[in-house]
Formats: sequence, C-alpha cells, structure tokens
Amino acid sequence: MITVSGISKSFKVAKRTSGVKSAFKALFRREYTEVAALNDISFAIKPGEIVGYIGPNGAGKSTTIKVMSGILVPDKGSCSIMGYTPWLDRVKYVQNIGVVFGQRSQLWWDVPVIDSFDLLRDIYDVPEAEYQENLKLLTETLDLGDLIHTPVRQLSLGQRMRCEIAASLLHSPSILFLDEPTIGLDAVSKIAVRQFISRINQEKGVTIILTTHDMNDIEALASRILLIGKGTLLYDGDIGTLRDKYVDETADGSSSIEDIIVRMYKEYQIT
Ligand SMILES: Nc1ncnc2c1ncn2[C@@H]1O[C@H](COP(=O)(O)OP(=O)(O)OP(=O)(O)O)[C@@H](O)[C@H]1O
Repeated sequence: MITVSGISKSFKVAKRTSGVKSAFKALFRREYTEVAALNDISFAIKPGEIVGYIGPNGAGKSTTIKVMSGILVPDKGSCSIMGYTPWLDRVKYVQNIGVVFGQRSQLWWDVPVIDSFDLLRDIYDVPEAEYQENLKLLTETLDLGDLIHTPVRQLSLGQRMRCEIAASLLHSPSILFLDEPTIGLDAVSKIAVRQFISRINQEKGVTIILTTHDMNDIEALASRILLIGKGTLLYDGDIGTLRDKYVDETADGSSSIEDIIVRMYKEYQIT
C-alpha cells in the first residue's frame, strides 16, 4: 500500500550571523547551509497496519509525513502510495488520505467547527449521504456534541484535537497520517484519542502512520516501530523484539517502553 524508496530531502537555510556589519553584508550576499533532513529512507507499509514513527526532536519525522502526504517534494527517491506519487498526483491522491498535524490546525479559527467540516466536504467533493453518515459516526465516537457549533478559538486543546481528527476523516480516507495527535493533551483526552484511533483501524481498516514522543501512544497502538535518527532509518520492527534487546536485566526485566527507547536512542547516538 505504501512504498517509500531511498527518499532524501535537504533544506537550504540562510546563515544568520550576529552583529550589524554581518547583517549589512547579508543584505547583498546571503550565505546558506544545507540541512539534511532525510537520508535514503526506505520502508513499506501494508494495508491495515498501525506504524509508530518515532525519533528524537529534529530527526525527520514530520518531513517524512510531509513527503508522504504530498506537501514536500523530495530531492531523491520515490514514493508510491495506493499507486500514486503523492507530490505529483496531489488532487486525486488526497482523496485517499487524512492528515492531522498536532501542532497546526486545518480548521477555520473564527467560525463554528461545522462550517469547516462543510467546507472540507465541498473541497473533497464528498457525496451528501456519505458526509452525513461520517459526520454522525464521528460526532458520536469522538463525543463532539455541541463542540461542532462552537468557534474553534473557544475550544480547549483536547476538544480541538478531537475535531481535527474528525475533520481528517470526513472523506473516508484509507490512510491516516497523525503527526503528534496527542501533544499537550491531558490523560483522559489522550486515552479517548487512542481508543478512537484503535477503533477506526479495527472497524474500518484504516492504515495509520503515527508520529509521537509519547511512548504510551506507541505501546497502546503500534505493533511496529520505525525509528529515525538524524534523517536515517535505524530500526524497523516490532516492540517485542526491542523489549528483548533493550530490557534492563538489573531492573527485574520490567523496563518501561520509555526506558527502552532511551536506551535505544543512546545506542544509536541520536539524542
Ligand atoms: N522548512 C524547513 N526549513 C529548514 N529546515 C527544516 C525545515 N523543516 C524541517 N527542517 C529541518 O529538518 C530536520 C528534520 O525536521 P523535522 O521537523 O522533520 O523533525 P521531527 O523529527 O519531526 O522533529 P520534532 O520531533 O521536533 O517535531 C531538522 O533539522 C529541522 O530543523
């Protein structure tokens, strides 16, 4: 369903130096450095999988999600998702995916949530019956109630995140990219979001790629982990194998997933 082969991506960043003289010089001649965000990344994901995409800050997780969702064009490599190249066949491709960036909103800030939902229905050209059915189901399962009639700016973070997730699923996508969907949520909201993710995966067979720094998300949802560090894919496998490899014998074999990940980051020297 998803094949990513040898993807690399660098960003050109303007060098910033301090001092008036340097700032003046930069007006005429800018100097740039290259940041290698992704270096030869390859993996494949089967339909119905939930894959946890983890790694420390700046590792390249969001950049990968942006490439896979067609927002960024890589410098090298190929990506085939449901037969589409995301950045080439964008209009048709986005009908098949939902994307949630925990740090950004796809909802219109000043109007009631339902207005953004209606706009998304029009953008994705969702048939009215399908839209109403999805809206009802999402409102019930994400407990949206009156929230959909409230302007987004009046919602708490947890309430907004539930609305964001609903917004990403109104057009019945087969693949859902979730970039830190539980960031900043309280324990109750986190559990609600996790339960919902698990439910749409089991009941609707939605394939899910989840980036998170919360290892409890990973433990609750993902049977497979992709670990990225400094733009390079370092591990692709299940949590059980990681546990066996990184379990701390001195801690009576009961290391938490957080301890295991910290040990793994240390071994790969990516912290
Ligand atoms: N638009 C951009 N311009 C310049 N550099 C960028 C840009 N986007 C990302 N980068 C750089 O690419 C690298 C990977 O960033 P990315 O956002 O993919 O990391 P991440 O794993 O999602 O990190 P985090 O967990 O902190 O969100 C970082 O060094 C970052 O500074």
